[in-house]
Amino acid sequence: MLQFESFHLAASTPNLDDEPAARPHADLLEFRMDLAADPLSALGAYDGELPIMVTNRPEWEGGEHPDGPERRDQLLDALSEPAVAAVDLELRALQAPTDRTDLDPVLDRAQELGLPVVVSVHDFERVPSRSTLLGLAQRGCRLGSVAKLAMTATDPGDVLDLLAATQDLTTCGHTVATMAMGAPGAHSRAIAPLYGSKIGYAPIDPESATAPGQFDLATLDGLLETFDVERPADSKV
Ligand SMILES: O=C1C[C@@](O)(C(=O)O)C[C@@H](O)[C@@H]1O
Repeated sequence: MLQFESFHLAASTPNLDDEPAARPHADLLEFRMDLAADPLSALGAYDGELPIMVTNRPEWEGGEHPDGPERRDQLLDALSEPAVAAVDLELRALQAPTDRTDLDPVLDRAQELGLPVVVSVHDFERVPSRSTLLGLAQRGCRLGSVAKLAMTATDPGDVLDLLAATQDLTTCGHTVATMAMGAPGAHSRAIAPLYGSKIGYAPIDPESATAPGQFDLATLDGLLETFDVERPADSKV
């Protein structure tokens, strides 16, 4: 079972055939179902070794899936696949207003199955204040196992509040994943784990980035090693 006690590097991809290329560097795959042509067939045919976290990002949170019950039902079906070991759900899709498809049934099913739920929040314009970050992450942690804050830095200084919030939340016992999107925040992807962030994301091929400012997988893996970030494989030895 995936437990995010140490940092995990996710290879973010819409193509599960990428698994052999990801395996030397990644601890799991983030399968971006919203970017895949036939995600449920791909999951059914998967025979890779890395565990899969499923994400079916809606258009209103920077993804490509239109909102609606199909997005929820695809996630519910995905949870039945044996390789699926975690799911990412947007905070704004939980306890959602009536004009948005509510993903509470997916949260409930994941919890019945004992699967970790990453509750994510994205801001494509800014890094909000430290108190806002703390509030968002605390709500995420109340609902799921990991609160993810993917915020946008327009200046390297923006990263400071994100790192401070990461450290405060971790010290209080919360499990968080944090990263600053955009080129000015790219360094956060390598150093946020030093402040407690438990998940990072990288595309195998830099051409297929799933967010602005991502390093490719091999590069981020190398940086994490340089900074001696503890990874799940280290604890298996
Ligand atoms: O939410 C996240 C984080 C992310 O946006 C990033 O900035 O690395 C990449 C996405 O694929 C993932 O679902």
